[in-house]
Amino acid sequence: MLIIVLIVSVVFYLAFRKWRQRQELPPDGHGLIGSNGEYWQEQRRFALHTLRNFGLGRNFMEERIMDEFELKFKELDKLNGEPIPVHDHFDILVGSVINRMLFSYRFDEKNAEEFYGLKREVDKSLESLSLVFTTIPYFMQRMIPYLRKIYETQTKPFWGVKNFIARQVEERLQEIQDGRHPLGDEGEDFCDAYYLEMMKQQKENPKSGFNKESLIVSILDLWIAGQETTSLTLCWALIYLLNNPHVEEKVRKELQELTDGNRDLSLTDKPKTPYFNAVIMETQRLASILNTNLFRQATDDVQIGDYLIKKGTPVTTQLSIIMSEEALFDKKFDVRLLLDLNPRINENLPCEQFVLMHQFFIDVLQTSSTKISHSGRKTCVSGYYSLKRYNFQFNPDRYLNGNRLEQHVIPFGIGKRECPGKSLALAELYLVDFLKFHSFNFEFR
Ligand code: HEM
Repeated sequence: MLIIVLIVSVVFYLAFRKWRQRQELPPDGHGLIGSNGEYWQEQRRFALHTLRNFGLGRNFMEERIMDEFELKFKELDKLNGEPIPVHDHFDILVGSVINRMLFSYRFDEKNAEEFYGLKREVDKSLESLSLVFTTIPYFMQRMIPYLRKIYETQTKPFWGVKNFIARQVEERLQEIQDGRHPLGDEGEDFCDAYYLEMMKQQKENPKSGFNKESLIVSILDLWIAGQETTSLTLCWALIYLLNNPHVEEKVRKELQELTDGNRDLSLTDKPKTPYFNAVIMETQRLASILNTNLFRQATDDVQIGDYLIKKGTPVTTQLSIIMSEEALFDKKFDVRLLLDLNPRINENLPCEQFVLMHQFFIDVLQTSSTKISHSGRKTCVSGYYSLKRYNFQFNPDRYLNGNRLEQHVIPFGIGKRECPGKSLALAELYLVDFLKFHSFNFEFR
């Protein structure tokens, strides 16, 4: 089965209606990430509405983010400059923010170990992701014994997290039923809101996809998708700023002038912090956390140049290539470098462009993607190494010339399946990055 890696962003912009179908993922096409069709539409619409309602729409997300930072980073003061694994702090901070929105509770000293245990499970699961998992239809993976074995190994850690979520949902439903958890009109969190919608739909539309399994998988999707991505981007921001002291200096100056050093930043300050916004954008561009986007499927035959992409073909965009186009950004990713680095590359693939992309794709999957995307501290080391190796320039000023370059920075994807957690993630990046520099001086050890 041919994997097409789309490289021309224009094509993607023009045709994204045809790519909104996701390559189906376990568990059984439920939830938000691996579902399709009307089911996906109703689940996504509900999730977006509820994220707004319990999140940024009501401003208390801002308070919660600040609050979590205070709680998670305050003990650092006591360390007197001792080195710390900063990634762990970002992990639990981001984990608590999302968990409060989903289940109204945070991770603290009492349950931190449980959180890190789950986090390790997720890391294991994501690190073992491979092309087999993302491109071969899910039903085939379960039917063919060889593939089933790979499938089972890859998904095993993932079921542990699903069980954790399912336990919490069961407990909550029990509490609602025996009156220990009163719901009111809207409930307190995503789980409550989903339960209320489920009850409503079961009366009005018994065939709707709002049921307990969908509740569990939707929460699972938000829990998993909302954590490592954000926490890792925070880590990257730190790495880039530590490597670019002149940028750090400019950020501090901009923020100091705005707040006079005696108040916190608020999301409403965004229009007044153009340089800081540009730093976050440049961080996301270069960190390129999901450097190959989640797989979709062509919903129709599509002609791109000389190539006919048949309906049903798994398709992905190489987001990192789009975000480093030579015509727009100063440093082109040099594929020949990879040719030198990776002797296993097959040079006899069907067309020149595809060969180049395929080479890049293989390299990314084999050397950096899994490590860069998913696994804690080793991530930063490998990411830092790639950064040096490819010599990309961290240059936030590039966005300040009125050239609308930001339109080409698409770390959250675009189109119908664009990341629904974008606003929450951007709020976390803005506020936590500010607090980091407002409260501490960091250095590499
Ligand atoms: C820096 C942080 C983040 C990045 C870079 C990121 C990136 C992405 C990307 C590239 C996609 C695929 C979009 C596409 O197919 O075009 C995606 C999907 C998704 N993201 Fe995020 N994300 C982040 C944070 C979050 C957060 C905080 C949440 C939850 C609150 C979240 C929930 C999801 C979900 C549920 C999907 C699947 C949407 C669907 O298929 O309809 N993400 N994300």
